[in-house]
Amino acid sequence: MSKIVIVKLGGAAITNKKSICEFAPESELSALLDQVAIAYEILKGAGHQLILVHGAGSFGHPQAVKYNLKSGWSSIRDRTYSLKGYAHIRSCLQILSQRIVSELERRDVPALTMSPIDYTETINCEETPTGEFLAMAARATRYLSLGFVPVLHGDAVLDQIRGCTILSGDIIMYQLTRLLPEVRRCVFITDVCGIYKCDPKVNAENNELIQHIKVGNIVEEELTNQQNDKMTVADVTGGMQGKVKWAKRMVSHSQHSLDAVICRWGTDDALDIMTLKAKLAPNARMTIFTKDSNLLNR
Ligand SMILES: Nc1ncnc2c1ncn2[C@@H]1O[C@H](COP(=O)(O)OP(=O)(O)OP(=O)(O)O)[C@@H](O)[C@H]1O
Ligand SMILES: C=C(C)CCOP(=O)(O)O
Repeated sequence: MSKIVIVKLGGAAITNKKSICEFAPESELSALLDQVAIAYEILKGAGHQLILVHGAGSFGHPQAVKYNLKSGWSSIRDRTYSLKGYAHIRSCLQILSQRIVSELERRDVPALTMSPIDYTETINCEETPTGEFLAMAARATRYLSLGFVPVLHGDAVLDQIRGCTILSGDIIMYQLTRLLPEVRRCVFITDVCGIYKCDPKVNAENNELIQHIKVGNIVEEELTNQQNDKMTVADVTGGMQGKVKWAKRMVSHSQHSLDAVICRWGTDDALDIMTLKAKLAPNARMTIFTKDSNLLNR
């Protein structure tokens, strides 16, 4: 049976989140996209399909903070600043998205951009009912049926309550899992191997990678306290804490056997996980979310 894998290319992997509108170093971006191209070929060869979502990184988060775009403009009398900011962030996001799809196209991946702003108008950001994402899911399905790889991204979208808001790629992944039953794995590629007891960039010692999160345990709350004090870069969508929340939701709400994995760009483990490899290396380094105690096939 054909399965769909959704891979999110995190903003921390494709951009320099400490800067503004700066891509990750050429060699790193290249290594990541080479791997995505290989994953696409392997999945296609096995009769499976790939959807890509990318984060905004330094092409979205600092701009959203500067122009206060997550809470929108509904309560603001003079919208001039918000409109300027909204137009600016959309233009930055298009630069990022264009670079990603053109790099993929150069690697023979038939990638087609789908900007969420064109398919949905949210209703109070993350509270938006799943039905509002039907047009987006239908278009992604159509592209898949023709053999394309849809490339969505975290976006600045219009919102019926706030005027506009910021919709994370993590939420887009979640909504696609609700609407496309063939999705069996969601992979978050970022710049760390997974979830640690605390941010590995802040505390490298006495830190531990959490290899398995059985959905329903309390790791999310433990992480919340640790991260909020120490956010080192602009992130309006909750950073790693947000990712944990949406990964847990997609796994626990799924009617099928869906798992979610957070792993680091460029590693062999990332390629194995993106390609649904049946047996992972015993020393694989990643965080896996599953509904039961079974830690994939290790
Ligand atoms: N407990 C933690 N474990 C692992 N990483 C953490 C933790 N707390 C904070 N982080 C930070 O989270 C970052 C990854 O989250 P981030 O939201 O930036 O991911 P992303 O998906 O790549 O980015 P974006 O949201 O822009 O798409 C890492 O760079 C790491 O420094
Ligand atoms: C900041 C913007 C515009 C989108 C955020 O998406 P994310 O980086 O996937 O969380």
